[in-house]
Amino acid sequence: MEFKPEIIYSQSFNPWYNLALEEYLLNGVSDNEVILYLWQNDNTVVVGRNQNAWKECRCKLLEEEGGKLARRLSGGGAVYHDLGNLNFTFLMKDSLYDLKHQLNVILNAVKMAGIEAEFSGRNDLVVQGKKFSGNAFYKAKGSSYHHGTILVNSDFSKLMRYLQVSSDKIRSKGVDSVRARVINLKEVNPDINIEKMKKLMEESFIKAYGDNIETSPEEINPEKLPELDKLYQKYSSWEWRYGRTPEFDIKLVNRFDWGGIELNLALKNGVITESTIYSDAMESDLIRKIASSLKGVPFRFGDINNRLTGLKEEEGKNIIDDLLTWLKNKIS
Ligand SMILES: Nc1ncnc2c1ncn2[C@@H]1O[C@H](COP(=O)(O)OC(=O)CCCC[C@@H]2CCSS2)[C@@H](O)[C@H]1O
Repeated sequence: MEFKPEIIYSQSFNPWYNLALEEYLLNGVSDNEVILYLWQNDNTVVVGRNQNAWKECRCKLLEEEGGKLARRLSGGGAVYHDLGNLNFTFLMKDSLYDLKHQLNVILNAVKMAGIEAEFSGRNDLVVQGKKFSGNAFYKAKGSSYHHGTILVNSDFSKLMRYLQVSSDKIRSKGVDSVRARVINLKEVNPDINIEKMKKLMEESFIKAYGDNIETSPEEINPEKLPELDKLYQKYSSWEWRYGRTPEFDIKLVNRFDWGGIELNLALKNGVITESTIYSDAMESDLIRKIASSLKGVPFRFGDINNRLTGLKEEEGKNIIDDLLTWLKNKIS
Protein backbone atom coordinates (compact mmCIF):
# COMPACT_ATOMS: atom_id res chain seq x y z
CA MET A 1 0.00 0.00 0.00
CA GLU A 2 1.14 3.49 -0.83
CA PHE A 3 1.70 5.55 2.33
CA LYS A 4 0.72 9.14 2.66
CA PRO A 5 3.37 10.36 5.08
CA GLU A 6 2.90 13.66 6.80
CA ILE A 7 4.94 15.63 9.33
CA ILE A 8 3.23 17.99 11.72
CA TYR A 9 4.97 20.33 14.15
CA SER A 10 3.23 21.92 17.05
CA GLN A 11 4.09 25.55 17.65
CA SER A 12 2.91 25.40 21.25
CA PHE A 13 4.83 24.37 24.37
CA ASN A 14 1.63 23.83 26.34
CA PRO A 15 1.19 20.11 27.14
CA TRP A 16 -2.60 20.29 27.38
CA TYR A 17 -2.84 21.80 23.91
CA ASN A 18 -0.26 19.39 22.49
CA LEU A 19 -2.01 16.33 23.92
CA ALA A 20 -5.34 17.65 22.64
CA LEU A 21 -3.85 18.08 19.16
CA GLU A 22 -2.41 14.55 19.34
CA GLU A 23 -5.84 13.07 20.07
CA TYR A 24 -7.43 15.31 17.45
CA LEU A 25 -4.96 14.04 14.84
CA LEU A 26 -5.65 10.44 15.91
CA ASN A 27 -9.40 10.92 15.46
CA GLY A 28 -8.90 12.35 12.00
CA VAL A 29 -6.20 10.06 10.58
CA SER A 30 -7.18 8.70 7.16
CA ASP A 31 -6.71 5.19 5.77
CA ASN A 32 -3.29 5.41 4.16
CA GLU A 33 -1.88 8.25 6.20
CA VAL A 34 1.10 7.97 8.56
CA ILE A 35 1.63 11.10 10.60
CA LEU A 36 4.82 12.01 12.41
CA TYR A 37 3.89 14.65 14.94
CA LEU A 38 6.77 16.50 16.64
CA TRP A 39 6.15 18.56 19.74
CA GLN A 40 7.67 19.95 22.91
CA ASN A 41 6.34 20.83 26.31
CA ASP A 42 7.88 23.31 28.64
CA ASN A 43 8.37 22.37 32.30
CA THR A 44 5.84 19.57 32.46
CA VAL A 45 5.28 16.23 34.12
CA VAL A 46 3.15 13.84 32.06
CA VAL A 47 1.69 10.93 33.97
CA GLY A 48 0.36 7.77 32.36
CA ARG A 49 -3.34 7.11 31.95
CA ASN A 50 -3.60 4.94 35.06
CA GLN A 51 -1.25 6.71 37.39
CA ASN A 52 -1.64 8.45 40.69
CA ALA A 53 -0.64 12.08 40.14
CA TRP A 54 -0.05 12.75 43.84
CA LYS A 55 2.20 9.73 44.20
CA GLU A 56 4.30 10.04 41.06
CA CYS A 57 4.98 13.73 41.00
CA ARG A 58 5.67 16.57 43.40
CA CYS A 59 2.81 18.39 41.73
CA LYS A 60 2.53 21.20 44.21
CA LEU A 61 6.19 22.13 43.82
CA LEU A 62 5.94 21.80 40.03
CA GLU A 63 2.95 24.12 39.85
CA GLU A 64 4.47 26.64 42.26
CA GLU A 65 7.48 26.79 39.99
CA GLY A 66 5.35 27.49 36.94
CA GLY A 67 5.17 23.91 35.64
CA LYS A 68 2.17 21.94 34.47
CA LEU A 69 0.90 18.48 35.27
CA ALA A 70 -0.62 16.59 32.35
CA ARG A 71 -2.17 13.15 31.91
CA ARG A 72 -1.96 11.28 28.63
CA LEU A 73 -4.13 8.56 27.08
CA SER A 74 -1.36 5.98 26.87
CA GLY A 75 -0.19 3.79 29.73
CA GLY A 76 3.20 3.65 31.42
CA GLY A 77 5.00 5.92 33.84
CA ALA A 78 5.62 9.57 34.60
CA VAL A 79 8.16 11.57 32.60
CA TYR A 80 9.51 15.10 32.73
CA HIS A 81 9.54 17.40 29.70
CA ASP A 82 11.26 20.69 29.09
CA LEU A 83 12.55 22.42 25.98
CA GLY A 84 15.58 20.11 25.95
CA ASN A 85 13.23 17.19 25.26
CA LEU A 86 11.58 16.41 21.91
CA ASN A 87 8.41 14.34 21.69
CA PHE A 88 7.37 12.34 18.66
CA THR A 89 4.11 10.59 17.87
CA PHE A 90 3.43 8.17 15.02
CA LEU A 91 -0.28 8.10 14.21
CA MET A 92 -2.01 5.78 11.77
CA LYS A 93 -4.79 3.24 11.28
CA ASP A 94 -4.09 -0.07 13.06
CA SER A 95 -3.27 -1.81 9.76
CA LEU A 96 -0.27 0.47 9.16
CA TYR A 97 1.06 0.25 12.71
CA ASP A 98 4.54 -1.29 12.78
CA LEU A 99 6.41 -0.70 16.02
CA LYS A 100 9.75 -1.95 14.74
CA HIS A 101 9.60 0.28 11.68
CA GLN A 102 8.66 3.26 13.86
CA LEU A 103 11.44 2.61 16.37
CA ASN A 104 13.89 2.36 13.49
CA VAL A 105 13.00 5.92 12.51
CA ILE A 106 14.35 7.09 15.86
CA LEU A 107 17.31 4.70 15.93
CA ASN A 108 18.35 5.76 12.42
CA ALA A 109 17.89 9.43 13.22
CA VAL A 110 20.30 9.21 16.14
CA LYS A 111 22.63 7.03 14.09
CA MET A 112 22.92 9.88 11.59
CA ALA A 113 24.23 11.90 14.54
CA GLY A 114 26.83 9.19 15.17
CA ILE A 115 24.97 7.72 18.13
CA GLU A 116 24.52 3.96 18.44
CA ALA A 117 21.34 3.29 20.36
CA GLU A 118 19.10 0.31 20.90
CA PHE A 119 15.64 -0.71 22.04
CA SER A 120 15.82 -2.03 25.59
CA GLY A 121 12.92 -4.43 25.29
CA ARG A 122 10.95 -2.58 27.93
CA ASN A 123 9.77 0.39 25.85
CA ASP A 124 12.94 2.40 26.33
CA LEU A 125 15.60 3.46 23.85
CA VAL A 126 19.02 3.43 25.43
CA VAL A 127 22.55 4.52 24.70
CA GLN A 128 25.49 3.36 26.82
CA GLY A 129 22.94 1.46 28.90
CA LYS A 130 21.08 4.64 29.85
CA LYS A 131 17.63 5.73 28.74
CA PHE A 132 17.12 8.73 26.42
CA SER A 133 13.63 7.80 25.19
CA GLY A 134 10.54 6.42 26.92
CA ASN A 135 7.77 5.08 24.68
CA ALA A 136 4.06 4.43 25.19
CA PHE A 137 1.10 3.32 23.09
CA TYR A 138 -2.60 3.87 22.55
CA LYS A 139 -5.25 2.30 20.37
CA ALA A 140 -8.88 3.24 19.85
CA LYS A 141 -11.54 2.81 17.18
CA GLY A 142 -9.21 1.34 14.57
CA SER A 143 -6.48 3.94 14.99
CA SER A 144 -3.23 3.78 16.95
CA TYR A 145 -0.45 5.93 18.15
CA HIS A 146 3.02 5.28 19.42
CA HIS A 147 4.68 8.19 21.12
CA GLY A 148 7.85 8.85 22.99
CA THR A 149 10.40 11.29 24.29
CA ILE A 150 13.92 12.12 23.12
CA LEU A 151 16.18 13.64 25.76
CA VAL A 152 18.54 16.00 23.97
CA ASN A 153 19.57 18.42 26.70
CA SER A 154 16.98 18.37 29.44
CA ASP A 155 17.54 19.70 32.92
CA PHE A 156 18.01 16.53 34.99
CA SER A 157 18.03 18.36 38.31
CA LYS A 158 14.41 19.35 37.58
CA LEU A 159 13.56 15.90 36.27
CA MET A 160 14.71 14.37 39.57
CA ARG A 161 13.15 17.16 41.62
CA TYR A 162 9.62 16.73 40.28
CA LEU A 163 9.55 12.96 39.73
CA GLN A 164 10.09 12.07 43.36
CA VAL A 165 7.65 9.63 44.84
CA SER A 166 5.58 11.18 47.59
CA SER A 167 6.81 10.52 51.12
CA ASP A 168 3.20 10.22 52.31
CA LYS A 169 1.91 6.70 52.59
CA ILE A 170 -0.20 6.12 49.48
CA ARG A 171 -1.85 2.80 48.71
CA SER A 172 -2.91 2.95 45.12
CA LYS A 173 -4.26 0.61 42.48
CA GLY A 174 -2.51 2.51 39.68
CA VAL A 175 0.63 1.92 37.68
CA ASP A 176 4.01 2.80 39.20
CA SER A 177 6.74 4.47 37.16
CA VAL A 178 9.91 2.50 36.54
CA ARG A 179 12.82 4.77 37.50
CA ALA A 180 15.71 4.58 35.08
CA ARG A 181 19.15 6.08 34.64
CA VAL A 182 18.71 8.77 32.01
CA ILE A 183 21.07 10.35 29.51
CA ASN A 184 20.90 13.41 27.24
CA LEU A 185 22.03 12.80 23.66
CA LYS A 186 24.12 15.94 23.95
CA GLU A 187 26.35 14.10 26.42
CA VAL A 188 27.15 11.58 23.68
CA ASN A 189 27.42 14.07 20.82
CA PRO A 190 27.91 17.71 21.94
CA ASP A 191 26.96 18.95 18.44
CA ILE A 192 23.40 17.76 18.69
CA ASN A 193 20.57 20.12 19.61
CA ILE A 194 16.79 20.13 19.32
CA GLU A 195 16.71 21.77 15.88
CA LYS A 196 19.17 19.22 14.49
CA MET A 197 17.27 16.37 16.10
CA LYS A 198 14.05 17.52 14.44
CA LYS A 199 15.77 17.64 11.04
CA LEU A 200 17.21 14.17 11.58
CA MET A 201 13.80 12.80 12.56
CA GLU A 202 12.29 14.33 9.45
CA GLU A 203 15.02 12.87 7.23
CA SER A 204 14.80 9.46 8.82
CA PHE A 205 10.99 9.43 8.57
CA ILE A 206 11.15 10.26 4.87
CA LYS A 207 13.65 7.44 4.31
CA ALA A 208 11.32 4.99 6.04
CA TYR A 209 7.97 6.13 4.67
CA GLY A 210 8.74 7.77 1.30
CA ASP A 211 9.29 11.26 0.05
CA ASN A 212 5.81 12.15 -1.21
CA ILE A 213 5.62 14.03 2.02
CA GLU A 214 3.56 16.87 3.32
CA THR A 215 4.84 19.02 6.16
CA SER A 216 2.82 21.53 8.03
CA PRO A 217 3.78 23.63 10.99
CA GLU A 218 0.48 23.22 12.68
CA GLU A 219 -0.87 26.42 14.10
CA ILE A 220 -4.46 25.53 14.56
CA ASN A 221 -6.52 27.93 16.58
CA PRO A 222 -8.50 25.73 18.96
CA GLU A 223 -11.26 28.29 19.28
CA LYS A 224 -12.03 27.81 15.61
CA LEU A 225 -12.14 24.02 15.93
CA PRO A 226 -14.75 23.03 18.47
CA GLU A 227 -13.57 19.42 18.57
CA LEU A 228 -10.00 20.44 19.39
CA ASP A 229 -11.21 22.99 21.88
CA LYS A 230 -13.25 20.31 23.63
CA LEU A 231 -10.16 18.12 23.87
CA TYR A 232 -8.20 21.06 25.25
CA GLN A 233 -10.86 21.55 27.93
CA LYS A 234 -10.46 17.88 28.86
CA TYR A 235 -6.66 17.84 29.04
CA SER A 236 -6.47 21.07 31.02
CA SER A 237 -9.17 20.08 33.52
CA TRP A 238 -8.44 19.09 37.10
CA GLU A 239 -10.90 16.23 36.67
CA TRP A 240 -8.75 14.63 33.95
CA ARG A 241 -5.31 15.47 35.30
CA TYR A 242 -5.88 14.66 38.98
CA GLY A 243 -9.41 13.27 39.12
CA ARG A 244 -8.63 10.33 36.81
CA THR A 245 -6.23 8.94 39.42
CA PRO A 246 -7.32 5.38 40.25
CA GLU A 247 -8.83 4.85 43.70
CA PHE A 248 -6.34 5.21 46.51
CA ASP A 249 -5.81 5.64 50.25
CA ILE A 250 -3.47 8.18 51.73
CA LYS A 251 -2.19 8.58 55.27
CA LEU A 252 -0.96 12.03 56.33
CA VAL A 253 0.80 12.27 59.67
CA ASN A 254 1.93 15.30 61.65
CA ARG A 255 2.54 16.50 65.20
CA PHE A 256 1.34 19.88 66.47
CA ASP A 257 1.64 21.68 69.85
CA TRP A 258 -1.84 20.44 70.70
CA GLY A 259 -1.33 16.81 69.68
CA GLY A 260 -0.57 14.37 66.93
CA ILE A 261 -2.72 13.77 63.88
CA GLU A 262 -3.04 10.77 61.59
CA LEU A 263 -5.37 11.66 58.76
CA ASN A 264 -6.55 8.65 56.76
CA LEU A 265 -8.35 9.38 53.54
CA ALA A 266 -9.87 7.16 50.87
CA LEU A 267 -10.20 8.79 47.45
CA LYS A 268 -12.14 8.07 44.32
CA ASN A 269 -11.93 10.31 41.24
CA GLY A 270 -9.74 12.58 43.35
CA VAL A 271 -12.58 13.16 45.80
CA ILE A 272 -12.45 12.17 49.48
CA THR A 273 -14.93 9.35 50.09
CA GLU A 274 -13.82 8.29 53.57
CA SER A 275 -12.00 10.29 56.19
CA THR A 276 -10.80 9.19 59.62
CA ILE A 277 -8.54 11.02 62.01
CA TYR A 278 -6.62 9.40 64.83
CA SER A 279 -5.42 11.96 67.33
CA ASP A 280 -4.38 12.33 70.96
CA ALA A 281 -5.62 15.94 71.03
CA MET A 282 -8.04 16.97 73.77
CA GLU A 283 -10.62 18.37 71.34
CA SER A 284 -11.89 15.01 70.17
CA ASP A 285 -15.34 16.33 69.14
CA LEU A 286 -13.83 18.93 66.88
CA ILE A 287 -11.40 16.37 65.42
CA ARG A 288 -14.32 14.07 64.61
CA LYS A 289 -16.19 16.96 63.03
CA ILE A 290 -13.17 17.85 60.91
CA ALA A 291 -12.86 14.27 59.72
CA SER A 292 -16.49 13.95 58.70
CA SER A 293 -16.59 17.37 57.05
CA LEU A 294 -13.90 16.30 54.59
CA LYS A 295 -16.13 13.67 52.98
CA GLY A 296 -17.13 14.60 49.45
CA VAL A 297 -14.42 17.25 49.11
CA PRO A 298 -12.00 17.15 46.14
CA PHE A 299 -8.40 16.53 47.24
CA ARG A 300 -7.44 20.09 46.42
CA PHE A 301 -6.26 22.68 48.91
CA GLY A 302 -8.78 25.35 47.86
CA ASP A 303 -11.73 23.03 48.50
CA ILE A 304 -10.35 21.68 51.78
CA ASN A 305 -9.66 25.22 52.90
CA ASN A 306 -13.24 26.29 52.17
CA ARG A 307 -14.68 23.32 53.99
CA LEU A 308 -12.52 23.62 57.11
CA THR A 309 -12.78 27.41 57.26
CA GLY A 310 -16.54 26.86 57.47
CA LEU A 311 -15.99 25.03 60.78
CA LYS A 312 -13.99 27.87 62.28
CA GLU A 313 -16.95 29.62 63.91
CA GLU A 314 -16.65 27.10 66.65
CA GLU A 315 -13.88 26.75 69.18
CA GLY A 316 -10.54 25.23 68.26
CA LYS A 317 -9.73 27.86 65.66
CA ASN A 318 -6.00 27.32 66.17
CA ILE A 319 -6.36 23.62 65.43
CA ILE A 320 -8.02 24.35 62.11
CA ASP A 321 -5.49 27.05 61.26
CA ASP A 322 -2.60 24.69 62.03
CA LEU A 323 -4.14 21.91 59.95
CA LEU A 324 -4.66 24.28 57.03
CA THR A 325 -1.09 25.61 57.19
CA TRP A 326 0.18 22.06 57.15
CA LEU A 327 -2.07 20.90 54.29
CA LYS A 328 -1.33 23.99 52.24
CA ASN A 329 2.25 22.82 51.90
CA LYS A 330 1.20 19.34 50.87
CA ILE A 331 -1.67 19.63 48.43
CA SER A 332 -1.91 21.72 45.28
N1 LIG B 1 11.68 12.85 29.15
C1 LIG B 1 12.11 11.64 29.54
N2 LIG B 1 12.59 10.79 28.62
C2 LIG B 1 13.03 9.55 28.98
N3 LIG B 1 13.03 9.09 30.23
C3 LIG B 1 12.56 9.91 31.18
C4 LIG B 1 12.09 11.22 30.88
N4 LIG B 1 11.67 11.79 32.04
C5 LIG B 1 11.89 10.87 33.00
N5 LIG B 1 12.42 9.74 32.51
C6 LIG B 1 12.81 8.49 33.20
O1 LIG B 1 11.83 7.50 32.91
C7 LIG B 1 11.24 6.99 34.13
C8 LIG B 1 9.80 6.53 33.91
O2 LIG B 1 9.82 5.45 33.02
P1 LIG B 1 8.51 4.60 32.69
O3 LIG B 1 8.95 3.45 31.86
O4 LIG B 1 7.77 4.30 33.96
O5 LIG B 1 7.59 5.58 31.85
C9 LIG B 1 7.87 6.04 30.58
O6 LIG B 1 8.99 6.01 30.10
C10 LIG B 1 6.69 6.63 29.85
C11 LIG B 1 7.02 7.24 28.51
C12 LIG B 1 5.89 8.13 28.03
C13 LIG B 1 6.21 8.90 26.79
C14 LIG B 1 5.13 9.87 26.38
C15 LIG B 1 5.46 10.53 25.09
C16 LIG B 1 4.69 11.79 24.88
S1 LIG B 1 3.85 12.31 26.30
S2 LIG B 1 4.82 11.15 27.53
C17 LIG B 1 11.39 8.15 35.08
O7 LIG B 1 11.31 7.73 36.42
C18 LIG B 1 12.79 8.67 34.72
O8 LIG B 1 13.78 7.83 35.25
